[in-house]
Amino acid sequence: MHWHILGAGAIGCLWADFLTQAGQKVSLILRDQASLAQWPAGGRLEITEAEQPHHIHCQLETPDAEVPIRHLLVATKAYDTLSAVEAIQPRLHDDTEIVLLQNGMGQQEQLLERLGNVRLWAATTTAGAWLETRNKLHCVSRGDTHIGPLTDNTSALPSGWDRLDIPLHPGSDIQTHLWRKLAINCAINPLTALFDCRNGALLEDSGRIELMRNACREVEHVATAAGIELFPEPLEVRAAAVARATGENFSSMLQDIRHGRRSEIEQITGYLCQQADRLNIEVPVNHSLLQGIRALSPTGQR
Ligand SMILES: NC(=O)C1=CN([C@@H]2O[C@H](COP(=O)(O)OP(=O)(O)OC[C@H]3O[C@@H](n4cnc5c(N)ncnc54)[C@H](OP(=O)(O)O)[C@@H]3O)[C@@H](O)[C@H]2O)C=CC1
Ligand SMILES: CC(C)(CO)C(=O)C(=O)O
Repeated sequence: MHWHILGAGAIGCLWADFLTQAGQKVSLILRDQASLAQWPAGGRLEITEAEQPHHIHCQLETPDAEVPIRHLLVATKAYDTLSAVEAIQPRLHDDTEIVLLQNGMGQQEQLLERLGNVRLWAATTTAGAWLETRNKLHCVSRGDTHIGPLTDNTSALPSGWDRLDIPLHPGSDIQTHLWRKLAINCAINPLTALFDCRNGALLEDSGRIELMRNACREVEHVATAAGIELFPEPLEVRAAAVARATGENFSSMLQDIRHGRRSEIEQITGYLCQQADRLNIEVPVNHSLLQGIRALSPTGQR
């Protein structure tokens, strides 16, 4: 199988490694010639995991290459999904397999609307990875990855994914897993970005705990109305456990805000607020968090 990966960031490179180790051929689709020039010739990707370095080689290409795409993994940030896929759309076929592996929600439905009847999966992961340079990847954790089909007549797993050496959980309830990740991100990410604190510091102050609790209750209310069962325990309990377990981390949203980058707030809290509006549910705390992060975000980037 030949997998094309759109979005050669931390997660795209991590999956390039997983797929290569599973015997798949991998091509990374880079944004443009300028991005291509930043990679060493031969597409060498260096990976360090548990202090053990190894390397792989990927084919490198830009969106305008002419090779047809039969298996596509999209690992851009959620907000880049539509524009990135549009740029390679002429290379897709009716039977192309497409996997979206991202945080946030909304982009999955938007892509379905745009592409119509395709073979589409969504996946969500608790893996952790970061790039030291364009082609130097650190895998912090393989985490757990849930994947499920978004379209009819789509098998449980995309081709070749049964050979991935990672904790991979196929299932027909991917919407629940996307909501669970969304709920945890709603509970932790905007608060850490607004208070400019590590995840664990959310639990060190009664005011922050109260805000997190109120945000969680709103999220639960919306999820329940949308027919989603989040966790067996209340979201505030699960979110506190995640904040504790990742206590030393700076959330992805805080890192984006600190570096002046666009964050995924619109696909996280923004999506939650849209669903609340649709279901006529008031979510004042989450609306405030959304406005707060918008105010901190680079202007014009929504
Ligand atoms: N990193 C992690 O540990 C985890 C990340 N996630 C989620 O995974 C997703 C990806 O995250 P991550 O890998 O960290 O993000 P990165 O920002 O590291 O990677 C995104 C990549 O997409 C590329 N890209 C954007 N638009 C295009 C385009 N039009 N054509 C080609 N490439 C494009 C970017 O290129 P350029 O650099 O040129 O902008 C960048 O290389 C996010 O939704 C994130 O929330 C989930 C769990 C853990
Ligand atoms: C769970 C959490 C909050 C861990 O940092 C995360 O997913 C993120 O930072 O985006």
